[in-house]
Amino acid sequence: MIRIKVPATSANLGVGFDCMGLAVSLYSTIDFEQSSQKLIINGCDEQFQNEQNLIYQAFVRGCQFLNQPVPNVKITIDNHVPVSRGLGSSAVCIVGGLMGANLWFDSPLNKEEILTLATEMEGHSDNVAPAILGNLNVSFTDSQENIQNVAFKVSPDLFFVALVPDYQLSTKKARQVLPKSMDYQTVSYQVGHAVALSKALESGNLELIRQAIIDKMHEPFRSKLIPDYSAVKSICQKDGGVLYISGSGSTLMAIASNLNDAQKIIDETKKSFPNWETHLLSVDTKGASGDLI
Ligand SMILES: Nc1ncnc2c1ncn2[C@@H]1O[C@H](COP(=O)(O)OP(=O)(O)OP(=O)(O)O)[C@@H](O)[C@H]1O
Ligand SMILES: N[C@@H](CCO)C(=O)O
Repeated sequence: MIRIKVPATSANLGVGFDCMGLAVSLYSTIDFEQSSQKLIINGCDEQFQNEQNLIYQAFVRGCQFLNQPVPNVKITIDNHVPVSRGLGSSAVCIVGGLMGANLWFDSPLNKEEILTLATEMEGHSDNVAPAILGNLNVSFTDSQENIQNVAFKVSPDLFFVALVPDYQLSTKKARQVLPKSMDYQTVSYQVGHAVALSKALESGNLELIRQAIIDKMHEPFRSKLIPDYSAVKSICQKDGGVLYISGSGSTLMAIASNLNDAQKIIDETKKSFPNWETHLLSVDTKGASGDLI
């Protein structure tokens, strides 16, 4: 049996819209094994137990890319990444399916090739790059249509807290509210902030993160889709943390510079929103892995 383990990812980090993403220590595993039937899927909502399942679609894409017949397969998902909450559940599916197909046929593809295929499927690389490679990643498509990726190590002095609402927000819906263009002044603002943010995350300078993470490209529009955004931001700021919308939401990610503040943010959020999931996370430094078991 093949087992693929993929980390959750937090894309954008405020000012890095569609190009910056962080792998975090929350994982789903996906098992692939021979089956007598064309397709069996366990471990996900009934609505996803069919050939449209994103893991299976990525598995098929991987087989096709390798010019191999699609085998009969049983897929068993042990999912810990909440769906449509801004923690890269679709990237988990895509990376999991592609890596499953790769390992099924003895791993002819390296991680860079898997990243190219995964980006084609996801449409942007900010979740799939850290899901595959771990750490903080900044990536773009170059003039040859190749993905250029730069990895940054994030300071171990930072604590990440995922505050996961009890409501979904699909990426599709969250992209629909974005404006179609930006003026030069705003672009310049974003570029400066994004470059400064990557350095601040690397050095662990929370006060620089606090300034650099303030986004003008998507958060002002998407915060209106998350009814509790302002309340959670107040909690986080009171407890010394910094808050951003993880991916396209609805998860709000807090960054704290010590465990005490991180724990206070969790406790206060739980008090106001008892039905929310909260996760104290560290940075995943390895990315997705595959094993034959
Ligand atoms: N365990 C799963 N099984 C099957 N399909 C899944 C699973 N998890 C996610 N998906 C697919 O991914 C879609 C969610 O993707 P979407 O981009 O909206 O959210 P996300 O990836 O969780 O968030 P973000 O991209 O903002 O980090 C679901 O509608 C479904 O098609
Ligand atoms: N960069 C993407 C992440 C979600 O897939 C967005 O914000 O729409």
